[in-house]
Amino acid sequence: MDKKTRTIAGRDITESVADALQYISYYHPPDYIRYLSQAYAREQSPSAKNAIGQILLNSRMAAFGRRPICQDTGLVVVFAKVGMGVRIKSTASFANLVNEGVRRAYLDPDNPLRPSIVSDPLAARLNTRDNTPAVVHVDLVQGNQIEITIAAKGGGSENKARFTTLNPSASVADWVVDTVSTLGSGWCPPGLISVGIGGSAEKAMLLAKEAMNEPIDMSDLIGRGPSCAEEALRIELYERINALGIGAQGLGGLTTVVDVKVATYPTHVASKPVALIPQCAANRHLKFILDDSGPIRLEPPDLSEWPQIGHEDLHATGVRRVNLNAVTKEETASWRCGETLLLSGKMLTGRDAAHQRMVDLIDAGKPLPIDLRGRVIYYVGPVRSVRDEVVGPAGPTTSSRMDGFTDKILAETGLFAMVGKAERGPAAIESIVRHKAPYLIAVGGAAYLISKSIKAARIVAFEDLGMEAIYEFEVQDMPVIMAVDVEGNSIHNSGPLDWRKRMAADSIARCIGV
Ligand SMILES: O=C(O)C[C@H](O)C(=O)O
Repeated sequence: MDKKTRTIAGRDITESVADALQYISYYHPPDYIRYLSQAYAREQSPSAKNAIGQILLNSRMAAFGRRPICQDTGLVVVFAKVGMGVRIKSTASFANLVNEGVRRAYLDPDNPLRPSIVSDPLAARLNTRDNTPAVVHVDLVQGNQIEITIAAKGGGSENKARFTTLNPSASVADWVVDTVSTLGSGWCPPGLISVGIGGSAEKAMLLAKEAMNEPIDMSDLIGRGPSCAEEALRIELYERINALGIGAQGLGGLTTVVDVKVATYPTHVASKPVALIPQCAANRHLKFILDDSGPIRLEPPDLSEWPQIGHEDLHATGVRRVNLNAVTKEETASWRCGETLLLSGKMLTGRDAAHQRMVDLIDAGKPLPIDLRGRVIYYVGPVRSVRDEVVGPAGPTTSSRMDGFTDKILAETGLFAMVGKAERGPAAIESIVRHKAPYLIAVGGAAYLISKSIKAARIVAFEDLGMEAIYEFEVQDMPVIMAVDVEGNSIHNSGPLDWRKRMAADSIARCIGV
């Protein structure tokens, strides 16, 4: 091994971080695309197949357009293994070298990414506007190079991270499967579940977070068979989680995870800490090595690996076209759970901060700056537009965060319908029934594709909220699926249940040779 001390310029770290973040914003890792394409070919649930198809088409469009896969361009997480034979030439701290790279990547004029970080999580929650700071973990290791794993982790999947300390004799597999069954689909499956076991509370979390960036290799593992307890657990979890029938976007289907990662570390005799972190369909990460030869040079992936799915493959039959400019309460009440709709016309947008403000205004007896009567609202925070774009990537955000505001908004404003991502909670479903205002979903992970159905966009309220401002979009054939109809039927309840039963029946049929 080459033992000489190496000097690595701080600017090479910054430049490499910036380049890597730009790269992963529009190129999915090829291994994920390979596994997702197999899932697409295998999927039998029409809605889940459609959702996977949208994610794959979106990925291809993002790669060619060099624009973000998802409007949530993530929280930057870095795992750096710094060789003890490395001297970093800089007066800045390692974290600040990384943060400067983050700043450059997110403010890149050719492909601006969405700044999603707020400086004070507790009170003001002001956007830092350049997506800094990153979360940086540094390990000092043997050697004379720096290995950096960088990820841009979406908020929806991060929100579903869970932790427990089990009794030493308790089953990790049972806890993980039970927990995944309660997560809903705000984490945007199909993705990965990563599990860290052992160490201390924070170590288990770090194990899970780091392991999710390892290459996807589940079919190889199943093919060669497990060689240790961790590998056996990976296979068990992969099979049991997919048997839950959650499916793409929680619509019910065969593939919920394309892989499961497990990492372990020695722990206290009395403890079994277990961390679970999901990785969403915007599975963005990259590992690179710096020596003293300058910043990284990244080659585009071989895009011929991306399947050629077209729009015509996605909405071949059975879609209902809706003119939002003339929609009536009778019409929205006739939409049925599971139907695919193509929306055209004007819709408003609004997510967390806008909902908070609207409800504060209602509570204070003040008028809203926009009239929601008879309108449809889309829960979205888009990426800034560039060049001839009307709007940047604009996929849905997790709707359950709006549940607490829903009843008041529906009762006080006369809103007709909502579009978002993933399931609604029981109280929101009750409000939907009471106010006869259905809920639709767009596909999380299809943000660039969705943005192409937006033909005009203008801010109509709360401009100071940046990407959380209220826009009016003019859409044409925006694809959505009816998720909760006015009778309270929810596809996120019925879909997974139905597919869980079908899969169980199928495996029983296989066992008895039918
Ligand atoms: O912030 C967003 O745009 C989406 C978020 O990642 C979510 O999945 O809810």
